Amino acid sequence: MIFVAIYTILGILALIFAIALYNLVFYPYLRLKIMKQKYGDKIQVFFNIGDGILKKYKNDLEDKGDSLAFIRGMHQKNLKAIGFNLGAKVGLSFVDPDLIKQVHQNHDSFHKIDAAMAITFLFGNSILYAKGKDWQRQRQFLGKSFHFEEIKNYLPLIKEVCQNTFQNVNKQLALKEQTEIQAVKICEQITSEVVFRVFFGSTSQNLDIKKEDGTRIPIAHELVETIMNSFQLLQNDKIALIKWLLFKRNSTKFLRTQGEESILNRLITVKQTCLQVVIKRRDELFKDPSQAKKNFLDQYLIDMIQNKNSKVTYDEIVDNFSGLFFAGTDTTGNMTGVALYYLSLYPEIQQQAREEVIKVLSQKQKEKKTDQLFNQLTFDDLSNLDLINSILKESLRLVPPANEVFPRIADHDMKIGDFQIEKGDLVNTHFIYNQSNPEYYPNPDIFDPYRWMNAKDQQNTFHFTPFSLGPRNCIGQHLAMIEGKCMLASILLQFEILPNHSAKIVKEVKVIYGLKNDNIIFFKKLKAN
Ligand code: HEM
Repeated sequence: MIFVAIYTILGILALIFAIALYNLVFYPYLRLKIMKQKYGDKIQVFFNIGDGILKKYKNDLEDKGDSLAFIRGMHQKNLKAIGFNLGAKVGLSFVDPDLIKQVHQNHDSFHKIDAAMAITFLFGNSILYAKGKDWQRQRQFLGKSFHFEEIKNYLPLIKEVCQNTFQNVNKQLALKEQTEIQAVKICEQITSEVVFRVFFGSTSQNLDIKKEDGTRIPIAHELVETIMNSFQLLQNDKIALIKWLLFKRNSTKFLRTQGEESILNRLITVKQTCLQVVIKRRDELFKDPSQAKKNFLDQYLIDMIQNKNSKVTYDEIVDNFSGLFFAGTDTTGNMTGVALYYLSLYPEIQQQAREEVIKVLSQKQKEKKTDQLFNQLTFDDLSNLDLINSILKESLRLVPPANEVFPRIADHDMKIGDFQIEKGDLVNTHFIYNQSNPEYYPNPDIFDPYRWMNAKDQQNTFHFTPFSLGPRNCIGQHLAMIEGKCMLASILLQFEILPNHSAKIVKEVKVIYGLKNDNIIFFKKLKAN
């Protein structure tokens, strides 16, 4: 009897082992091998048990200081796609511009993968994860607030946030000649406050939450921390990782580990705190809708109150706040932080950019002092900052914060070009491949903003896609560029940007792609003119 039990248990274990072996090793290995045989030099494949292509990222980060070094060095005449695995899933990441276009035109044939707990918990009802008619409705609604004409109204707010943030740097510079700056962090302080105020109409300092240890922190900080901690949990808590691999967004619904429990509680607190603000404002606007202002929250609530067919829900409002905060803060902060890093390395370009800002702004009032010019910056001035615009574009080309789109899962079998995709396969598109292709960008590793000014109409829009493309391209791209230009203009008018030669430059894919070490520059007060 006892032998029967032992053999049964061994049999079950062997079966589980065989299924795991098939799914994690044989299936992805064979699919990728067949792909290589079928598509030849049109594809490069990367197989690794478990981590899959992420292992390549890790190796390149350790060996070359850049998670994506292998993609920068991969260019071959016929290459159209990268085949890879991620655990048991097999995927195709397209690099050919025409195939990239096809994927984005067929956006409704895919759904986005469930990422770490915080992502799906916080953004599940937002535009980022919406599909089909729900996405169309949300895009149309948010599209009104992101329209160029609407965004113009946020310029005074962006300028004010820039000035307040750099006031602290000026205080430090009153005591010493130069000060070390965390380039990305200082820009993120600005971009996070801007998204917060654009959405809620009030400063993030007014909205804080109580942590487990009794301290209070601004909700914006807690949002960023929980997202980071949620990714770290998957690296450090093996049980949470296995549950997530098997059950994705349902994995936290049962047998929670301590780490999962703690992050989940924090996420619930963040959402509840936002919801309380939304409900309070709804009550105010319900009494007097004429009080509505031009921020996103009021636009949502007015639709709920005045449009009897409104489909807006409270979950949608709260999740879109977190979604826009996530999509708009680190990305724009990194773009501008990277631009500051390159400006520190190229003092001549820095000086030309400064002269451009001074020229454009002093056309109106010649006698103003340089450090006061920023107050006069208008929306029309921004479109005359040609070199500043090119500096931001060149930074996005070299270090695109979104180096690829969020991976999608195919909803049905389909063909993209010659490539057969099966239902359930992963699909995404890699931007950095084309943006570092010497065929389109001679000397691709060199920071050369003038390439954008000299070759106005030569750029194929599918070779430069930091904001993605097609119907699901970045809805916040104009806001991002306005913020970037304002930050650079403000900095160039006040400070000299110097390189920190002792800082190690490492480019890492974390939640986004960017500079790992941030203490990369110094600011020195510009001599008053
Ligand atoms: C330099 C800054 C930025 C970059 C590089 C960037 C890049 C991108 C990319 C590549 C996508 C497509 C993602 C995908 O399909 O998987 C995207 C989508 C999106 N971005 Fe941005 N973004 C930036 C700034 C912003 C800002 C400031 C906001 C808003 C405050 C924003 C809001 C969004 C939203 C809501 C989507 C989803 C659109 C949809 O699915 O219809 N982004 N962004």
